[in-house]
Amino acid sequence: MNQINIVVAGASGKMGSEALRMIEKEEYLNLVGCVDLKHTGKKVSEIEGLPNLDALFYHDINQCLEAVDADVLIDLTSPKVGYQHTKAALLNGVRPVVGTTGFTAEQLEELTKLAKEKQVGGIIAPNFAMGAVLMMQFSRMAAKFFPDVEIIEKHHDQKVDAPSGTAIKTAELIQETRQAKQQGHPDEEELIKGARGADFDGMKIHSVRLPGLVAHQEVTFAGPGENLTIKHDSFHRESFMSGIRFAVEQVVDLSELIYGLEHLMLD
Ligand SMILES: NC(=O)C1=CN([C@@H]2O[C@H](COP(=O)(O)OP(=O)(O)OC[C@H]3O[C@@H](n4cnc5c(N)ncnc54)[C@H](OP(=O)(O)O)[C@@H]3O)[C@@H](O)[C@H]2O)C=CC1
Ligand SMILES: O=C(O)C1=N[C@H](C(=O)O)C[C@H](O)C1
Repeated sequence: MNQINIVVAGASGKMGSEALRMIEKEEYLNLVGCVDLKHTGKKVSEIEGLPNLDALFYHDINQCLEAVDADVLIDLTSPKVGYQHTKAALLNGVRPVVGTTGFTAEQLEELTKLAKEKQVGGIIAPNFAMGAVLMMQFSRMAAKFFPDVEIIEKHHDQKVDAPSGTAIKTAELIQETRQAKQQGHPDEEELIKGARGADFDGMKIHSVRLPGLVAHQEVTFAGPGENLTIKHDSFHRESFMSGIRFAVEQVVDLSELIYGLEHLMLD
């Protein structure tokens, strides 16, 4: 495998620091820079809890991409920042691998168009855990037979976006096979606003936020006299790393932007 030069944005965050540990283990992955607002000018190895790597922290994505020779940007930041970073990467001919969630449909469309114009490959995946990708695909299959479905996602209480990117992607995949249906009683009335959850094409999404959780989702289908529940749990952020590594390996050969790891795992 050829060397791949990587920049990580959000490198001292919960996911970013896990990504650095993954990069450290692979000889063919070479960390050339990090972006965050707190550690400008410091080496990764100088920051407590981060691996023993020499790459420097930069304050701004454009400064960083000018200073280093990067092939791939891994972005694990926040919705607004991640969108700007992905755009900057594409404009600089650097391939984005984006785990950051909370992008709008318009932003995804714009980034896809930009990648096409620039002929730069990229991957935006709301969930890099292999099991979660399969859970979404199994839900897509089940929805063909069970149009009654509710999605319950549960995350740690530091998460800023709701519903989760995974829940939105699951609903989009279900929509591809489910016969459109407004679920529940037609006269249903919420006595407390939000009691029935968020509505996506007539199905409901419920978001739970509690300390101690990592990332968990149940997709529960029902028909007369039966119930099918498809469930995935990430107990540790290491669960996302094999998917990120796989995406980094694949993205160097792409010339378009892909939304969802299933396109590389299963197509
Ligand atoms: N696709 C997937 O498989 C997964 C995706 N995620 C997503 O990844 C993202 C990050 O999650 P998580 O690690 O838990 O969040 P954290 O809050 O732990 O980390 C986010 C990091 O981004 C940094 N950051 C904020 N603003 C900037 C900026 N302007 N430039 C550079 N860095 C910045 C933060 O720094 P500071 O602390 O200084 O603000 C922080 O270090 C979220 O969108 C989450 O939904 C999470 C898990 C799996
Ligand atoms: O913020 C998180 O933690 C996670 N975010 C992603 C999402 O919004 O779906 C992926 C995973 O669920 C963890």
